Amino acid sequence: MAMADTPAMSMMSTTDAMTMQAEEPSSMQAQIQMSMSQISVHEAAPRVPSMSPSPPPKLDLSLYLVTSSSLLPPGATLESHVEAAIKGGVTIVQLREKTLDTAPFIALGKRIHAVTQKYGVPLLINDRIDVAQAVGCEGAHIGWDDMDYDTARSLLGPTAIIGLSVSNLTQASLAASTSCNYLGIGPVFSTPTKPDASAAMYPSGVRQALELVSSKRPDLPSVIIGGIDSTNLQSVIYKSRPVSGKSIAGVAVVSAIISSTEPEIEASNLLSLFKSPPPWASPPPSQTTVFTDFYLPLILSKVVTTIRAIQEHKPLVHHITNSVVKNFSANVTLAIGASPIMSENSEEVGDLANISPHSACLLNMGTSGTSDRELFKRAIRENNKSGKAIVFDPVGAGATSMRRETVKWILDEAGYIDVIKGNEGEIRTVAGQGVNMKGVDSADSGAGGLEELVGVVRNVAMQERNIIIMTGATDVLSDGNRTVIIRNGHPLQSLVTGMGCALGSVLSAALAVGKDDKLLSCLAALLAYNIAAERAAKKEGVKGPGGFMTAFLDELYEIAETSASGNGMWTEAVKLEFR
Ligand SMILES: Cc1ncc(COP(=O)(O)OP(=O)(O)O)c(N)n1
Ligand SMILES: Cc1ncsc1CCOP(=O)(O)O
Repeated sequence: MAMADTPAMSMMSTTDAMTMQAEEPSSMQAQIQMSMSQISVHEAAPRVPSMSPSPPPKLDLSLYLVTSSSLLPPGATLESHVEAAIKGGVTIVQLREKTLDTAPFIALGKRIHAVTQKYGVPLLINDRIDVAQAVGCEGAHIGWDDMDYDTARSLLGPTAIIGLSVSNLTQASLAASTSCNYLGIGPVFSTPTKPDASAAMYPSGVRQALELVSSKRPDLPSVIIGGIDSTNLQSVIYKSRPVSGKSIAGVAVVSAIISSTEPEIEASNLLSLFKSPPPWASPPPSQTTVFTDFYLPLILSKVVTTIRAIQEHKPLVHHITNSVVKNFSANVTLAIGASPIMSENSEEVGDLANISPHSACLLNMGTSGTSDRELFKRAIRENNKSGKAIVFDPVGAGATSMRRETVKWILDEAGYIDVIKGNEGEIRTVAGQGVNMKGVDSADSGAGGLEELVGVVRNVAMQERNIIIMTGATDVLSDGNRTVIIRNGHPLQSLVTGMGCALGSVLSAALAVGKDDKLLSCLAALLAYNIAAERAAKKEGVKGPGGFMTAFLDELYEIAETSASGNGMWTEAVKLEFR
């Protein structure tokens, strides 16, 4: 390829040379690279052809197009498609043509290289080092069935861009011990584009791989690949971000751009999704409340403000819930001052997610089967897109394998969930602890003690980057950083069917009006709900579950009404601990 070694370069070790390339290039390296390739800086979109050689670019992996001519729409040529995609914002291209023989592969490579060079975008060749050399392009991407990295590096030279595939933690560890320029981690999801791919890694697997790579080679950038499109890109990036360490440097796609009839628009949309924070992301921590005893008065005043905001905005709570609890959930939603709608019609989930600036969606797995997955997915994606909160109640999550698989599928594949609420068994199932529950009633054994439960809740919240609520005699609420233990509530709550499910309605209402601090909104909902229960149980004439149920609705209503008039006396009953 065009990147032949120079005497000066060949005196360096490959690792030294690659380290130089990853950092600020020296003038010597700049000269070498400029003479070897016509790549120029390619930061701004829309792209225009570069007129003169510029300094060598920093590797920009933001939007990585991998080709597959067989997926082009009828009438499209790969050259025009690649050019349109680059104009839309593609920052690096890989020619991946699995069925082409050597001569046509090289010929196509040269034509595509002429296009990419015009825009200063690097072109890599998939698998075939010989083709990369013949084309004279900027590098190659190799997998574990291809030529080994050291041989590829020695053939392509120290300045070539070489990427390695990573499909599991062993490969992540091995790849991070080379001096390769980037990793392609995937498949994130299974995809028809690569039927022979390894098992899907999902965002959780990507996160583990990133953590491992960061610990071994913090400078090594990674892209994700496999089943990524505009509907899942932001949730994958958000959920795969390691708790510590670097997040991904870019996304690689084949079909999302190659199969599109509008590659420029598609690329531009994908790049802007990659660069923007997702609509559900919380604002910077400075705007959130510090959760300590010292701040309790401030926290409680914000709690009252949240309940008041429900009265003010009357948010819509779209319930996809089980038939046993619909009526009670609707009454609870009305009592807190919000507006319930019960709909399992997948045709209208988009409209419902956009009907009002104040809305949220409650997904309750109570009586659903695998046939409801598409409805759940659509609801999650539509609400994700419009930045509306999703509360997920994995009812009976550990009871059957169907329920366990549905929970796993929702977390792995469906999109971003803002809040997961469940009892101990349900949250342990979400945590992957494989709990077997007989039915849907609370496990609440607290076998490992409260501190162990706190640890489970905090860890799941940290991994999922969301809010986890474990309900029981004591409730635990955490966003991974701030954790609250709530000791309010009454044992009669467990004797009324739907009492647990309808908490999801109040959580949704609070999240619909309080998006800037979701943990605080959840705390407001939990306190209003549990204090209403305590007050109802003390009401004269309440002898058991029947009287309790109606008294509870009245008390919830009264808490909402008094909060609306600015009276927060009801919060004097709080029993909270911060961790
Ligand atoms: C950016 C990127 N990441 C991963 C791959 C997969 O490469 P490989 O494992 O060699 O599989 P094939 O592409 O050869 O089917 C990739 N091509 N690009
Ligand atoms: C090449 C490759 N490597 C892992 S998945 C994959 C194909 C990705 O294709 P798509 O973006 O169409 O899912």
